[in-house]
Amino acid sequence: MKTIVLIGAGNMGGALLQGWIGSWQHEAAFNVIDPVAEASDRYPGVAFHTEAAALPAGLKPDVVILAVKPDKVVPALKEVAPHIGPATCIVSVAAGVGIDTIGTALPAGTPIARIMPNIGAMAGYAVSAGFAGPDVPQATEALLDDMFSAIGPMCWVENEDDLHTVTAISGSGPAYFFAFCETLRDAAMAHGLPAATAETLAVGTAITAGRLLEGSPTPEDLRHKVTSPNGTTAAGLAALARDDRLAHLLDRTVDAAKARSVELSGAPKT
Ligand SMILES: NC(=O)C1=CN([C@@H]2O[C@H](COP(=O)(O)OP(=O)(O)OC[C@H]3O[C@@H](n4cnc5c(N)ncnc54)[C@H](OP(=O)(O)O)[C@@H]3O)[C@@H](O)[C@H]2O)C=CC1
Ligand SMILES: O=C(O)[C@@H]1CCC=N1
Repeated sequence: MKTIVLIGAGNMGGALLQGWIGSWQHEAAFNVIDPVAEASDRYPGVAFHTEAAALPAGLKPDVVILAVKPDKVVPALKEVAPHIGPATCIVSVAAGVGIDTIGTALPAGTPIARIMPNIGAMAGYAVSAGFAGPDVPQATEALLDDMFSAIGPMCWVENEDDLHTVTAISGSGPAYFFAFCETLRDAAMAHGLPAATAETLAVGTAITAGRLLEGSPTPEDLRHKVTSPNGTTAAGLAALARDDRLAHLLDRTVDAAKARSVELSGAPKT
């Protein structure tokens, strides 16, 4: 049985906890620290604390997951410092903040990893990518892989800097799809459908696409199944792609999110 401390149970930390309950919880005992933490029937067996000082005396967890805002990562680590043993692995899911920065709050040699999950953990399906620092033993990396694989696809990147791209794609990505869905709904209304119908059709179509993607070979194959030669979809897609506007838009979107991640890391802009 592994001991896990989760610091921050807001949108992302709460989603991870929800994801792990039921899929991985039998492997671990969870302690959660959050200023507004409340024990909940939804999380049987999870111990909630409003501050790190309330953790059980002598607790040296296997893993500490940091799910606080980027500017709170170092302060939160200082609060939990008495509970960090030499084998405790620190895992940050915060955007931008690098292993070097996290290490400033820890004794030299502390294992540190960064993993970028996404909000899909709320529904038990988050895609994640991680980078393990040089002090993370293989067995610990395997443990983290197991934890995050329990709630969706998990991959590792070779270079820490690639986490800026990961964040811009899959960390922030759900919000792009939600924005697309909102815009499709608004377009339906602009074309005369009542608001409730527009919402049902736009949201329902997003779910259609997600469900098919889950079982499908590739997005291209699915697109071809919808697109009759010279039909309505072909006309719509041609407008979407004219002058490569969709590709340019997404390229700019990813650039902007990456640039913000770099800013959050405190690294000089390139
Ligand atoms: N939201 C998302 O989809 C994703 C977020 N992330 C990353 O996850 C991190 C958290 O984001 P998100 O969940 O959206 O933010 P939230 O503000 O929803 O959650 C952060 C939580 O941490 C609490 N907190 C603040 N300080 C401490 C502390 N010292 N000890 C314990 N808990 C504390 C906050 O309480 P209070 O509000 O009272 O300060 C809040 O409940 C960020 O670094 C973000 O980059 C990564 C991937 C996706
Ligand atoms: O918007 C953010 O900064 C965080 C990181 C990825 C998703 N949410």
